[in-house]
Amino acid sequence: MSESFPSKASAVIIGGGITGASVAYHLAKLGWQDVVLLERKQFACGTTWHAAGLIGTVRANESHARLTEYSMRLLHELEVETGQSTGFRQVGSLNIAHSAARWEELRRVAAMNNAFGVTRVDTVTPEEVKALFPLIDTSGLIGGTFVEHDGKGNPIEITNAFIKGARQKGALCLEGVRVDEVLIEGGRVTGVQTDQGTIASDFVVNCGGMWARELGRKSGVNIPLHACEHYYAVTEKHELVTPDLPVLRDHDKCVYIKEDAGALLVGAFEKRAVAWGQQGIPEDFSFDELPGHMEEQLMPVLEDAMIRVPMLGDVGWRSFFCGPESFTPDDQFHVGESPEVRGYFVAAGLNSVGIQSSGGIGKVCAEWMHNGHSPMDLWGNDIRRMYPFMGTQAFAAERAEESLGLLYEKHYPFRQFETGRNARLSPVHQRMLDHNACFGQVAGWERANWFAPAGVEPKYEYSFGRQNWFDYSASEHAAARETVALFDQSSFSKYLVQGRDATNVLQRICTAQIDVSADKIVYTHWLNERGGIEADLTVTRQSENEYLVISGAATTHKDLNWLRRHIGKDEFCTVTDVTSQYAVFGVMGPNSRAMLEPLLRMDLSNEAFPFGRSVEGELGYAPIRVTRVSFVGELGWELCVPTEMAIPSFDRLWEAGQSHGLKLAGLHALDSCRIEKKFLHFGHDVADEDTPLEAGVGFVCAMDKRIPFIGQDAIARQKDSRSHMHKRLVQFVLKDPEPLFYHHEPILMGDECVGYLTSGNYGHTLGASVGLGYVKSKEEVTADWLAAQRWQIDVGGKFYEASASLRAAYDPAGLRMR
Ligand SMILES: NCCCC(=O)O
Repeated sequence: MSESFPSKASAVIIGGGITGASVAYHLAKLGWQDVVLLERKQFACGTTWHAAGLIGTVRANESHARLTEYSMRLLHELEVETGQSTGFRQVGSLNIAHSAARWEELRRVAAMNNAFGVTRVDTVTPEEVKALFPLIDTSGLIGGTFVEHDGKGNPIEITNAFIKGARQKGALCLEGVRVDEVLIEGGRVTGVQTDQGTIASDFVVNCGGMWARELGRKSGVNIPLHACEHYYAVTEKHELVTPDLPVLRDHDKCVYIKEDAGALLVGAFEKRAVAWGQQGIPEDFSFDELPGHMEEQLMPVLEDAMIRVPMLGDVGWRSFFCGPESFTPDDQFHVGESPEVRGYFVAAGLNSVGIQSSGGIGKVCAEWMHNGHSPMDLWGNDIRRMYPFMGTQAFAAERAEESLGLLYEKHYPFRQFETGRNARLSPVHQRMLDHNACFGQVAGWERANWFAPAGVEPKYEYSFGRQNWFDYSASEHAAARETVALFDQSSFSKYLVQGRDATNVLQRICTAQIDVSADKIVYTHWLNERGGIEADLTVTRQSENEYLVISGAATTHKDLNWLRRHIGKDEFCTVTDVTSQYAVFGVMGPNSRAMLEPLLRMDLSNEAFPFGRSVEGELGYAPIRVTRVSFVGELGWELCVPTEMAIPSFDRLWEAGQSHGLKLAGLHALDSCRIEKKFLHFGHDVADEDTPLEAGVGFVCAMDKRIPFIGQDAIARQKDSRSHMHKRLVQFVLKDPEPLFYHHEPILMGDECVGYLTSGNYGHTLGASVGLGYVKSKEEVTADWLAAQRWQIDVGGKFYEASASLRAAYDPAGLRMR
């Protein structure tokens, strides 16, 4: 492509930081002609230029581990390919622990990453820490972890290498071009308007870094992120500082230390950061520093660092730096096509790990554009996981201040955000408060996770062991199993699908047969063409041309997007998000029938009201929908109640339940019950790289429908080849009642690691930790084969015996629900 200003492009990438440069490079590498990268000032001038350049491969999930490992490998390849140095040095990285909780976390993270099989994490003694990082004072240290192949690179040089590589492959990378507007017609990108002219294009990638949210907003695209002040200081050069010093992270003291041109660079992730750019990011910001709040934010971290690395107290300081970096509401970067505008992709919000993520995010964004889908399970980063309220200035800024600190905080199980709370409240929130609920947050919804007894403060006390609410939640679980429990499930996403062609549309999208009589709920999956699971939900036929679809709280925009994009141009079918129109109460347990029958004035016997039946009913004055279904594996009904009638309906239920042993139960109890039943959790146990056959729910696939479902060919092929028999979702139950599963614990068959848990919780009825995880094997994974092996689960480096089963350990035949 010539260097004159282009009139059209296959894709326009907005933002010439390291992320944009990587996207351009990867698109060009995929053979895209006429890729255009536009940078408003100079490449790398926003955030990239002042990044510390740490390259660490230890990650919280396998996809991220694979991507970071790719990024690192690419740094070597880029140098060879472009002749441009990346400054990459493989010096290793060291994390240290001086508290029992951090030590437990480091060991769990090491075990998890070793199970991913991407990087090797070794635990080391304080003496080994000293040998690796001689400048450290090891007093009070319990131990650490060391990753030999981690390192550091030069952010500007890496950006230049991407640009050079992209140009060599034909991309046009321009500096000094400002994008004023993304052009949209009929819900699709058609190009960009710049200060130098218009470029027509079907694809735009917003890699605008800290500008991305404001740029997105101009096109109605929601990209929640906000800039925060990030600090580091650099010492004078010192003879004891050698270039091969590993990167040191002391998370409890909020600090990282790396060698930087013969000096030490000391960076801070203080617990509560300061948001910056609240009035908007200045347009002319370029290679600028911020005045910051050095005394309050940086100095306390430096003082602690001087205790751990005493030479920092003696050496001179060359600079104290503050610069802006963008943080997202959940500390996860954003990637993927926006749900609002077709062809509008996002790759932004790198949460201070942009250099180590750059290769990976560029690759997945480019492949997503090229193939029309993500190349791996990236639901945790998919821009569709965001909600409009998260993009408000107030929320984005408040949450970013917490996100920065959370990077180095202990990642305790069940940890809840402290900021951005009370964004979305259940219609019966006040009743939950009155009953002493302790809330957690999903998709902004405040949800009762557990209930404290009267006189006990409903507040988490975090640890990696049994937390303060363990026994309370156990008794809620027991109520669901033995008497009756009420769960507020109002946060679940609900969509009304209506119209003459609604049945045909849903038949095509749903694996299950949904052309059923208008009194039935159907459990189904939505699959992609590859047979991977895009959604796990229920569909209730309400009338000939009307269906109520219910899925989890976190997936509203993903599901809506999937539904709407699969309605043909000529099909008459509308989709409405009715989440806020209904409260949902799950009344679950053996006493539910006796409790509800008089209240609903309905015959709820098995004959009159079998499992899967769903009809209209009445609860007091409220017209409601009554559905026999259960996510806890017990006799039970879900009641869908108009929002404005939720409180009186709840009060009637509560009163009626008193003589039946009714207890309010929270989401932690729900999860404990569902995992005992081996029910799936979308995003953890199943996602777009897993098929229903592998997950053990092949029954959701109706292969003989008049209208085949999306992914049916892939499922038919998998059935024929029996390849799913080599990857199966297995339930593990520990024999020792003490250790606790959370997620990602390695699965050992004999001495060999064959997978890891996708979800885990304590099964209070089974009396032990229960986990689900995929076992991949050369042999067919059958019940007999499982029974013939020795299974252990690695919990923080200790191995515990477990039973393994394809069927649920609790009520395998499902008799209690039916
Ligand atoms: N930008 C600093 C990276 C922090 C870390 O990797 O720990």
